[in-house]
Amino acid sequence: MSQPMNARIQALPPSLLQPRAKLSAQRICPCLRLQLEAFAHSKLLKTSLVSRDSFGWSKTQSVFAERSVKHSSELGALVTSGSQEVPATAFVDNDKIGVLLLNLGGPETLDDVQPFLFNLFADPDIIRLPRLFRFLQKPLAQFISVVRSPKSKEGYASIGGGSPLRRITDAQAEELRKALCDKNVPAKVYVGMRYWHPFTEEAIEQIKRDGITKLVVLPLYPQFSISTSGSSLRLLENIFREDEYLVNMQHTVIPSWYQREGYIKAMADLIEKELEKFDSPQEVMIFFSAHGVPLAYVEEAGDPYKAEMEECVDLIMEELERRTINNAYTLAYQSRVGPVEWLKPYTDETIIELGRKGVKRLLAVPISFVSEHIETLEEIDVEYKELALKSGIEQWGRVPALGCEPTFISDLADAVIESLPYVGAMAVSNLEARQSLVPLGSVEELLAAYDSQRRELPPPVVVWEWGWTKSAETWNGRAAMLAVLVLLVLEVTTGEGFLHQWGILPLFR
Ligand SMILES: C=CC1=C(C)c2cc3[nH]c(cc4nc(cc5[nH]c(cc1n2)c(C)c5CCC(=O)O)C(CCC(=O)O)=C4C)c(C)c3C=C
Ligand SMILES: [Fe+2]
Repeated sequence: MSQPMNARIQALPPSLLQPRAKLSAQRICPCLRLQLEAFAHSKLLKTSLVSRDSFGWSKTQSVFAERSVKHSSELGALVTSGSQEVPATAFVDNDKIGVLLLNLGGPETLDDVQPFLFNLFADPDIIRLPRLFRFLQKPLAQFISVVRSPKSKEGYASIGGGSPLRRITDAQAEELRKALCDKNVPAKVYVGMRYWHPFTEEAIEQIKRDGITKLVVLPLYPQFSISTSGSSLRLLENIFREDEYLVNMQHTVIPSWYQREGYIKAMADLIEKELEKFDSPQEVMIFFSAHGVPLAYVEEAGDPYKAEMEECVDLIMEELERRTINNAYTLAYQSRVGPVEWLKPYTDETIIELGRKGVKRLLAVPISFVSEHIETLEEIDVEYKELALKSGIEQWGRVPALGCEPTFISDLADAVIESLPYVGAMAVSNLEARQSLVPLGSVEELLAAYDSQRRELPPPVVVWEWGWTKSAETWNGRAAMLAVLVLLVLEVTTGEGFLHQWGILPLFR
């Protein structure tokens, strides 16, 4: 797959290689009424477009490249977004632009915790059951959510009784709307959560009511994972497929954006600022802590998450080195759930190991999510800090999540603007501007690219283990096992219950 960059560029249609005239954003009128040439022809690009084939993200790009690619024959005009030149070909009359921010969602009150967990575990991208057992998805989700909710409630109670995610995501949406407006791209920005309000379905209803004609879908996860952006996009795909309005609405997706210069710089800014608070900043170990995923996602399903995470850390460190900050650093994975193997090294084990090796100053950098949430406010700030201090770390710091940090929001706005010419077209990326490469494609194409075979994965959460095992949920698990047995006995003796509802038990009569 891997070829020299020049060979790859030469394989592109000549129109994409021509020098382009620059048109400043000011010359694009606010309502985007640019009469530019419409998409002219389709071509099949059979080439690998990126140089880093070893990364899963690159794999996604390569798949895009092999698909039907529409592009303008004459890209005569460009808009400026940040330092990038963006072809403005797709800006046409009377378009109403929408940006849909996809996020996880979180319980707003303690009463929301169990139903929120139910929605999470009912997601087939979180617990992927073998085909034969799919009918058990919801009963299983109900069961796990009930068993887990006391522990989760404790966590949410300790951060004020609910997740701050909705408030922060709404604020990010508003700041993004303003940033787009300042860059002469008026757009409506919507928030669609996967597991809690405002649900993606609610956002889509509003998008329809508002008569949006062009939609940019932007998951708020810098790195792509099957379990996060992938799950949200799969849901979106299902919604689109069943809706006449949406089937005809042009859209594009920005599946991941960890490699964008603005994001990397914003992260480096936060780290630099936090380092200055230490006694001897140059002696601080920079400790990137990413949310984990079960190992099988990466090794069996081809999730690009780990590769993207490692590349993201490298890019941030390169940026810091350019600022003559040459601290030691490491990456570990946190928040594993259940006893299956997750991405390693684990954050808790790494902290203990670093303490043992004599590291005295640690700066934790949450890297997989751009808002404060339970895993920064409780797990990092309380649990890991305590563990670090117990393990011999003397000075502890934590970089805040990006939230509404202006450089970051401005960069997200640039990503949206750069994607606009590709709305409605299967798109290759902005090849000439490697640094701002945004992989783009339709929802269906994207999902086909990363997960076409939809392999079965072992569930990240083992529901129960027979016998008396040691795990955080042991006692809850024992109670639940007992409950299941009681339910089975009741079902058999009374002839009523979910197994009868599903038509399973009468078979054994
Ligand atoms: C990039 C970020 C995330 C990945 C990857 C991810 C995978 C993943 N998560 C679970 C299980 C749970 N996640 C929970 C909360 C939660 N998860 C993320 C992000 C990622 N998850 C966030 C930001 C949050 C917090 C939201 C908030 O309310 O603040 C929870 C609930 C909390 C708890 O009980 O610990 C669970 C459970 C799995 C199984 C998984 C990969 C398969
Ligand atoms: Fe999670």
